[in-house]
Amino acid sequence: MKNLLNQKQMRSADAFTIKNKEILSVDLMESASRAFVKAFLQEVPEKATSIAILCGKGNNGGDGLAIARILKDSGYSGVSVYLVNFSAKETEEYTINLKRLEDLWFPLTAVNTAADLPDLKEKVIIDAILGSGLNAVLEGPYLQLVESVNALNRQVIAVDVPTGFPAEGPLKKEGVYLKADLVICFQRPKINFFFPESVQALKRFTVVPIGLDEEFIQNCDSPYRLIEGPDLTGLVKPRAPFSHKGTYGHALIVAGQQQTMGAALLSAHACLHAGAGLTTLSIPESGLTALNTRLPEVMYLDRADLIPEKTNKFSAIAAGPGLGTAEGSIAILQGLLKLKVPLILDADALNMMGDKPELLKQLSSGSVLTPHMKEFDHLFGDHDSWWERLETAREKALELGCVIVLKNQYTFIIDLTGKVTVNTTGNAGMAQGGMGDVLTGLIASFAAQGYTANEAACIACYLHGKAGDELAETQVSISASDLTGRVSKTLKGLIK
Ligand SMILES: NC(=O)C1=CN([C@@H]2O[C@H](COP(=O)(O)OP(=O)(O)OC[C@H]3O[C@@H](n4cnc5c(N)ncnc54)[C@H](OP(=O)(O)O)[C@@H]3O)[C@@H](O)[C@H]2O)[C@@H](O)CC1
Ligand SMILES: [K+]
Repeated sequence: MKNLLNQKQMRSADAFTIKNKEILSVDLMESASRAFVKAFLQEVPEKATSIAILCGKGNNGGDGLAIARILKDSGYSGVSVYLVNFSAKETEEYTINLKRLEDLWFPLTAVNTAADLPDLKEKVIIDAILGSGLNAVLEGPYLQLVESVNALNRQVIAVDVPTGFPAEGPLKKEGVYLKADLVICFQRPKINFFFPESVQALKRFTVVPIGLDEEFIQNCDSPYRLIEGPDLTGLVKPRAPFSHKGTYGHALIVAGQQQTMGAALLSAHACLHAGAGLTTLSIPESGLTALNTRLPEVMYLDRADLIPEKTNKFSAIAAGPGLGTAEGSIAILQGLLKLKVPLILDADALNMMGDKPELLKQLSSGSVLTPHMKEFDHLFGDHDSWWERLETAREKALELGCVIVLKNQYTFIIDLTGKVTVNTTGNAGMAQGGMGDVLTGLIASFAAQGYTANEAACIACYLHGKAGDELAETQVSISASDLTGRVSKTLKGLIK
């Protein structure tokens, strides 16, 4: 998994690379700027496009100056450079790159106050004003400049990070950032890119390698990492010769009410397709006809049989989808907690715990909670920012000894030690009811097959999104049933 670093660690990686690879800082800047231009070429292939590069006086601005030169060398004919001279000091790498441009007689426009910015006519704006060196919210001329650039509504491509956007830490509601269509980011994405508040600053990002020492980065002590397909290859086991249904575990899913039987069926269907040897569903008796008709492979357990003697054969137990929150459902949840086995809890099971927080204390270690934002705040209190929400999730995972799957466009899987794995698979086509029920079924399936709670959650989240991404190649929207129909094929692609 790729470690995600904070900016202090990123600066150490920069210093380590310069020292150990015997590369000059200005050459690292050149490498970063070349990597930027390579990605920029994909976005803006038309060489006659007019481009304005706004450069601050730090290394982000230094990148901007190097980018101007490299773009010109690459055949771009309409590049203009604006020197944003709001700070007194400039970095050495900036000075060197400025000199290189001056030597080429490159036309440069000085912007000494925000009012100096000419009426920009260029089609594309490259934002190299401030990067990861940001140390406070924008104010004064920087704020004025950013607001006037935002008002232009041009295509903006930011170098490393949009001006004013902090790479990590709580994002303040009142924060003003330069709004970028795309951020071409160096070596690793910033942690704040994964929070929903980032839409105020960027529509999307792409990461380019710039030659920083990967071994150093991977050895940094960071609580955040990214999960990628190759991480699962080797972890997901192939079906073994001479294996039988007993080899792949027995999952129990406790879900559904008369009006919400679909949630239970979707969950069990997903559990089946992700390879559990046996799947049993505990639903109200009124759902039996639906179960037998829709899912003949899935077995049934009466709600009255949710007792130790009848449940000790299950290798994983999930509860919540469509379960309701009425008295009867609370009794079911309390009964499950008394079994003293790890549980996978979603939806109404989480809502009931939010209503009765004392139940959280009864959770067995190794349980998995899969809240979306509202469910999370109902459980653990309101949060002003996603950064703070994730910090709470890390504390609670540690305190409760459970895995928390905090669901959003990018899902955060927090393990028992408080480490965060970010999943990036998935797409807007999957924004349909039933998706959460499917995810619960997938986690239950992998837990039943013997993966640890954290492994089960990571495999399930990645697979869920990846199957959706594959379907999105030919579909606009993806139903929960479509997704379930795909997971086994996607899973095959993850096995060595
Ligand atoms: N290893 C890597 O990742 C590599 C990174 N590289 C590049 O370096 C960039 C980081 O460069 P950087 O450290 O020089 O900082 P940068 O963002 O240019 O700004 C610093 C200036 O801004 C000022 N300033 C700060 N906040 C402010 C505010 N709120 N309002 C007003 N002013 C503010 C601050 O002034 P000060 O407060 O210190 O007086 C200082 O003058 C990074 O994003 C990437 O593009 C690559 O070249 C190669 C490898
Ligand atoms: K920038």
